[in-house]
Amino acid sequence: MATLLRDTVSFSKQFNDAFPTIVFSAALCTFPAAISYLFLAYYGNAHKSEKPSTLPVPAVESWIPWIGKSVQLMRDPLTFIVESRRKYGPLFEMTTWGSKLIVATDPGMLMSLEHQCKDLNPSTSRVDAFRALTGIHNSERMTEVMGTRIMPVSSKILSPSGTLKSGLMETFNERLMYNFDVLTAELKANGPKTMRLSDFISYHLFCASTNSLFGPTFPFDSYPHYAVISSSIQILHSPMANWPFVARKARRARQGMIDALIKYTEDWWHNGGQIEGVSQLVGQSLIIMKEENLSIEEAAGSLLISLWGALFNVSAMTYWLTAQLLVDEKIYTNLREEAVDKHYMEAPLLESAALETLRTGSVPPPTRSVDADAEIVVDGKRYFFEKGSRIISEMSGYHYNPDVYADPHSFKSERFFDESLPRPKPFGEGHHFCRGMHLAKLEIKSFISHTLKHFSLKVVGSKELPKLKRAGLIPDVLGSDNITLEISLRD
Ligand code: HEM
Repeated sequence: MATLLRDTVSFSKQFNDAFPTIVFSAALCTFPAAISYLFLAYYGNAHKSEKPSTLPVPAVESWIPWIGKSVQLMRDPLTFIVESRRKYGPLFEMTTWGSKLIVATDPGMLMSLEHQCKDLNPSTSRVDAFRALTGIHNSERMTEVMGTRIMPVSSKILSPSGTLKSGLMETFNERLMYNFDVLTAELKANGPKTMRLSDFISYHLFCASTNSLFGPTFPFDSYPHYAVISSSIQILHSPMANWPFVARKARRARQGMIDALIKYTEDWWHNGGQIEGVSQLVGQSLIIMKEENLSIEEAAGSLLISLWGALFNVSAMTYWLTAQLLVDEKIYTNLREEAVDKHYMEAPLLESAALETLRTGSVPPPTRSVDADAEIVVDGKRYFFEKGSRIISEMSGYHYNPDVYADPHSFKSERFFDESLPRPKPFGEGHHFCRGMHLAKLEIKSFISHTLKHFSLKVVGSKELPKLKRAGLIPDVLGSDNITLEISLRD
């Protein structure tokens, strides 16, 4: 049916184009043909004004079939998106590995597409991502339960007022302080310590986030598994995930993490009662999973997905902000001074620097698949979206648009002192916008503020910002780390 519709649309367009020639020949032959010309000309025009013909989405030119510009997109999405947007406009299409990818680069576009078309589906890419992360092959059921039952609960708990009431930040900070006390004792005993910046950030954020979500009975010693998954996510997301020698370590770590989460849940799952200190978010999610008859493995997998969702982007953004302040003495000094006398929720420079981080940092773009041929209006033009295409909403074209943000490639910690400047949009939009955005911003700011209050940080060796690696379109910020940090106690 959909193909028939498309063929009909394309035939009617060809017919309209060729129409004058056809009718001119007929009119030469007979008078009735002239009558038919008048009739058809009227009908053709009336038809045209009733239903404007669709435009194809502007396509990125490439002379390599099947691969198209995939390599450029994967290697350096920022340059590719910014340049393509300049050349083709805010909506363009390209071929990647044989399939069509439509890139929407302006805020509001994904939301408008979703409002107009019910056949844009987030599930296909999620099912794949859930499978990669958990190793559970049949991840459709987990995806459905999370989307239909757990999401409404999360939306409520993670709303701005819900976040403040939830106690999530208190338990996050509690564990962060505990970890920093342990580190302080270690530095007092042994002097300064060197480590990779990503290890410092990832470990302490892991402990603080898991404590806030799962409570103190969470097996914090599972961190090494999380660290391996985090640094090999590109393998788990690729066909290499099934290659025994390449993926063995990553798959073991993934199973280790699932086993740890099963152990954490087991007693409650089989015997009921209470999990000590568990957040309302995780507590209610577990009750729903049980009601929906998920297995304990699926429940553990779903918890891992939630943890990943809550931690991955926060760690990446926190890394990016810390890296910026480590390579720029002025930002470091100013934020450090502010951290002493201002609470992280009321620190204007930290707020602005965090927004600048959200503008310049990379996030995996929201992805939708087009489940049926559709005609969708964008900026007053009606476009044809072919079934089977994928759409990504990639905000870097907007975040690096010099008409919106002057000198967009420079990291300016004070940029957002200008309140008239549009706020960055890394949290998605439409039906599936990020529910954790308020919590995320608080966590990033708390981490930076407490770190600067307690410790002195110094880069050992090169002060160059890392070149970002990617797993497909997923930025591997921590895996790209090239900064060695020397940490000591703040005088
Ligand atoms: C800087 C940190 C974060 C960034 C940049 C970020 C970004 C995003 C984006 C772009 C989406 C939309 C995905 C889509 O449309 O397919 C999303 C969805 C979501 N995020 Fe975040 N996120 C962050 C932190 C968090 C945190 C801390 C939590 C929870 C504790 C969270 C919970 C969620 C949830 C539940 C969704 C799914 C909404 C749905 O499917 O309806 N996020 N996030």
